[in-house]
This record gives sequence, structure tokens and C-alpha cells, in this order.
Amino acid sequence: MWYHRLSHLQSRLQDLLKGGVIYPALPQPNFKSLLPLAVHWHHTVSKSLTCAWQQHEDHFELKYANTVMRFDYVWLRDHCRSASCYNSKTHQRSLDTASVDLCIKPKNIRLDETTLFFTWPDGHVTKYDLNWLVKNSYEGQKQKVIQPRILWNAEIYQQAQVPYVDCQSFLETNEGLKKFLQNFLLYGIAFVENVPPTQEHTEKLAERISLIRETIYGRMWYFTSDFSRGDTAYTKLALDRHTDTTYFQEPCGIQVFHCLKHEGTGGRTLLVDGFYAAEQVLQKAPEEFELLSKVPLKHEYIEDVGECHNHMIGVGPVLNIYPWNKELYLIRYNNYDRAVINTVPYDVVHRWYTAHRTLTIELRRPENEFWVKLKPGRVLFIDNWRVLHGRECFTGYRQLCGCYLTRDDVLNTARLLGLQA
Ligand SMILES: C[N+](C)(C)CCCC[C@H](N)C(=O)O
Ligand SMILES: O=C(O)CCC(=O)C(=O)O
Ligand SMILES: [Fe+2]
Repeated sequence: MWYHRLSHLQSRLQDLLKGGVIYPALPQPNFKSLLPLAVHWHHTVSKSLTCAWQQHEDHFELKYANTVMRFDYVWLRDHCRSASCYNSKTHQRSLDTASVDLCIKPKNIRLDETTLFFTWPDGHVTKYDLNWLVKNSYEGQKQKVIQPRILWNAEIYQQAQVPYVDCQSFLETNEGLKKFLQNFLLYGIAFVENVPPTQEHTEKLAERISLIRETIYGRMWYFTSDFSRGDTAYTKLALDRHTDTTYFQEPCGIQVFHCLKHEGTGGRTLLVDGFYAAEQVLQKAPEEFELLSKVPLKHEYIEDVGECHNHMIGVGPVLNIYPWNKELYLIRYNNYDRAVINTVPYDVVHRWYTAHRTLTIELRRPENEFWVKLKPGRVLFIDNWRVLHGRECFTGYRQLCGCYLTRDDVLNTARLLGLQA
């Protein structure tokens, strides 16, 4: 038995080192026979849904609402929502988790139609609503996405005919704001129309949904091609598709662009859904997708122009996915700002370049490119964790203003309006 457990632990440790997903311990075939505990199923019919549970040596197993769930006993004790363990006014845990015996097991379990009752060795009783358990179990979460999205190429986006939201309804009505945020969450881009072309009005718009994220570029930025900063953005040159601030440990969540003036030619904005491209990589070459999600990279911003002296470094893979459901939540892609690769050995480097090429080919497919000419009055919000932007080279005088937003605060607003984010 000891050997059996050790080898099991070792294999989980190996999974961990490989960076693989850790699955909960499955009941071992020869495990059951060793157990002093009852291994038969206890059944109850609850409100038309059948429920069955079984107590195992190292976990509690529950079948309910077509889901088989496995819960660790410490987890169950830790998630007690009784008044002494949880403050439902502040939604904070009062229980000191460190006081829970890591070998804890219930001394009694009872079930009625909607609720499981656990009595712990010290007599404390925990009630779990069955639906709460389904919703909060690992097995339940594994099948759900955090953020529903519509992945797009140029045709899909254009066919969707996503309406622009009017400035007034955005600023003055919750419906306007909600409609805007819903589009933004689904597509990763959204426009507001009829905005007076000033920096102040652009700022008001930004403040309606979030806190502005102040960075080395300032709070609100306002730029022309005067090379006032040591970056190609401040020139008339074309910029290939990229995400911004890849050299921050947490890249800025949202980018706001408002073109206040352009007297000249060119300068169109390019938008590409990075998640659509990544999805193509996942379909065509899953091992390359995986590599892009595992190899850590550095991006760097080194500036030494005039009064501006900055040196920023951000570390993270190109694709960032949640380990439990493999959902993609952040793409870091900026070939200009990518730093020296020195975090992986040469053979991995080569495989990484191959994978990066596959992704780049997808990102560069003309059918994935959505081009727009920004003009005064039309403000563009870009999800900088998902949608890449670029620009065509231009002539003449061009003024762009905007800012970055903190992602947490945008999502906060969305959730408060009842959206899933
Ligand atoms: C001009 N503005 C402030 C918007 C951004 C400048 C950032 C440019 C940088 N290369 C990056 O991609 O992050
Ligand atoms: O000039 C533009 O349209 C965009 C430049 C850019 O990529 C940026 O400011 O982040
Ligand atoms: Fe940019």
C-alpha cells in the first residue's frame, strides 16, 4: 500500500514538473478493497434529480445533475458556509484554514432533497447545497468557459454587423453601456460613435467603464509622428500587427484609440483576432499551440530619448491559457519588442520558432485582417489581451489620443451590469 501511494504521488509530481494538468486521484482498482469505509452508494431522489454519494478513504464522491464530482475532505471543511466559518455580509472566510486537520474526515453524512449535511469530528455541521456543489466543483468548472467569445476573421466580423454605440447612450444609459460591453467582450473590439474629437471627451468615455491605467506614456496620451518618444509608434512608419506593452509583467488590458486629426494619406488601422489565429494553430498543430503556451519569453522596452529613460521587462509565454479548461485568455505578440530568448535550450528554441511561424502565418492571412480608418468622432476600444493592432504607413499630420484601461475594472463594470466576464 505504501509503495502504491508513493508511486502515485511521484507520478503526480512528474505531471506537475512537466507543467501538465493535474487530475484528481481516481479511485484505484485495488484501492477500494483496502478501505475500512463503506464503498456502497447512498441514494436519494431529490426534486426529480437523482443523487448518490460515496465516501472514499481520500475523497468524497457525488453524482448529481449528470455530473460525477470528487471532493477533497479538507476542501469540504474549508468551504463551509456556516455563520462561524464564513461572513456572508463581506463574502469573506472567517475560518482559519490552517486550523483544519489535513486528515479530517466527516463523522456523519446525511442527505435530503437539496442539501448534504456533514458532521465533523468536533461536532461542527456543514450544509452544502447540491447545486452549489455542482457549480463550484472542479468537474463543473472544467466544462465551462470563463469568457464566452465569438472568434472572427474579417468576414465573420463584418457579417455580424455589430452596431456602434452612440456616445450619448454610452455615457447616459446603462443599456447603452451594457450593449457596448457585451460587444466588446464577445469580439474584443468595439466602437463608440459621435464623440466630440477632444482628449477630454475621450477621457470621459474611458472613465465611464474603468479606471485609466497610467503608464510610462502618461494617463491620457496624445501623440503625433514627432518621435518625441523612443518608439516606432511615434513615427509615420507602418506597424505590423502586435499587442502593446508586452514588456509589462501584466500587459495593459484595453487600449483606447481616438484619431483627432489626419490631414494626409494612409494610416489605416489593422485589427486581427489573435484568438481566432491561435485556434487555427490548435486545430492544425496542437503540439505547437502547447509549446507557445509553455515557453516563457521576455519582452523589453529600452528608451533613451530626450528626457525619457525607461527599461521595462515582462516575462510570459505567447499564449496564456487556464490550466483547468485550456481556455486562452492572453496573447502576447510583439515581434518588435520581443527580447533575447535565453530562457530555454537551443532545441526548444528551434521548435518554438517553428510554432511561432505557424502562428504568424495564421495572423497574417489576408482574410483575417480587418482594416478601418479611424476618424474624429469614432472611438475604438481594443482588448489588448486578444486583438492585435497595426497601422499602415501614412503621410501628413496625424494626431491620435487615447489611453490604456485596467482590465480588472472593465470586467468589474461588465459583471455589475450582469454580463459574464
Ligand atoms: C503610443 N502608445 C502610447 C499608444 C503606445 C506606444 C507603445 C509602443 C510599444 N512598442 C508597444 O507596442 O507597447
Ligand atoms: O498609430 C497607430 O495607429 C497605432 C500605433 C500603435 O501601435 C500604438 O500606439 O500602440
Ligand atoms: Fe501598438
